[in-house]
Amino acid sequence: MNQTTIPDVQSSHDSRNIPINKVGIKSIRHPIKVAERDNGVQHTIGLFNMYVHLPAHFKGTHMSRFVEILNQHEREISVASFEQIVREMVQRLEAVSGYVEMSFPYFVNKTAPVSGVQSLLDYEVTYVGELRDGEYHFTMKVVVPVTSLCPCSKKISQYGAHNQRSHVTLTASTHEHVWIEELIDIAEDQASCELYGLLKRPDEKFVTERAYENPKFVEDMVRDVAAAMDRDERIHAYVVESENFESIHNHSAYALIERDKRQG
Ligand SMILES: Nc1nc2c(ncn2[C@@H]2O[C@H](COP(=O)(O)OP(=O)(O)OP(=O)(O)O)[C@@H](O)[C@H]2O)c(=O)[nH]1
Repeated sequence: MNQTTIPDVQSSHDSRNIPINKVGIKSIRHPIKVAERDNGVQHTIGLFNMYVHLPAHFKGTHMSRFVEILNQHEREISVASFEQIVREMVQRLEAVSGYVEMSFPYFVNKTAPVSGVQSLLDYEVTYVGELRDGEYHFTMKVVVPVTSLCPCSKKISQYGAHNQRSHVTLTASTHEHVWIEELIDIAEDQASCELYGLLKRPDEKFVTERAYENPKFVEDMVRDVAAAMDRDERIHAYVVESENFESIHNHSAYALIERDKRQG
């Protein structure tokens, strides 16, 4: 059977009269390059979800075209080419709207606070690009692991204070470029203490004391991060979450603040 005689079932008519909000491919890995704030470029692996809207009369979408689009970009994926991918996908799939999600581990070289030793720390980053009614919307999400130390525990205890690792998740809708590192800085600046891949003993003393001097409830964390997001005019909407993996419980403390500045 040659290409012209193979039936194209996907393009046939569907009589159920039900449009599909999102259809496409999920969890496909592809090598990518991400631009770093200091002019470097990082090679990493993106996990993609790519969807388009499918009108009621079509039976199926053209799944192979999603993969073709990824492969045509030769790994050059940046915030700018990400938008291009979303636009290209909508056009090639002849759709009215489209959604691309790309998650990847991103590494930042950190310097320990006293010894100055350097080490990489990984962050989970997600880009979401959506094209709706011809308008492009971009959202970036970064999960920033930090230390949180409980102010109540510090106040009431004769010794020590319970502290734990927390995940601060920042989701920012932006209309101007914001570096991944800038969102990471916002979360780390507000935490009891930031994390490092490698610490020597003088650093360990420093981070222990820094967290003790800077206690935060889960509520303090999301409020302080939200206030910093409010001050950044490039961000027009955001969600801030914090999950503290409590060391005195087998459950987490959690808080979320959501704000769309365009709605006051
Ligand atoms: N729509 C749809 N396609 C599927 C499904 N399962 C597998 N396929 C895909 O069907 C694809 C082939 O169909 P198309 O992408 O339409 O391929 P084509 O018709 O040769 O390519 P075009 O001419 O670009 O449309 C393969 O990539 C399969 O992955 C499904 O549940 N729905």
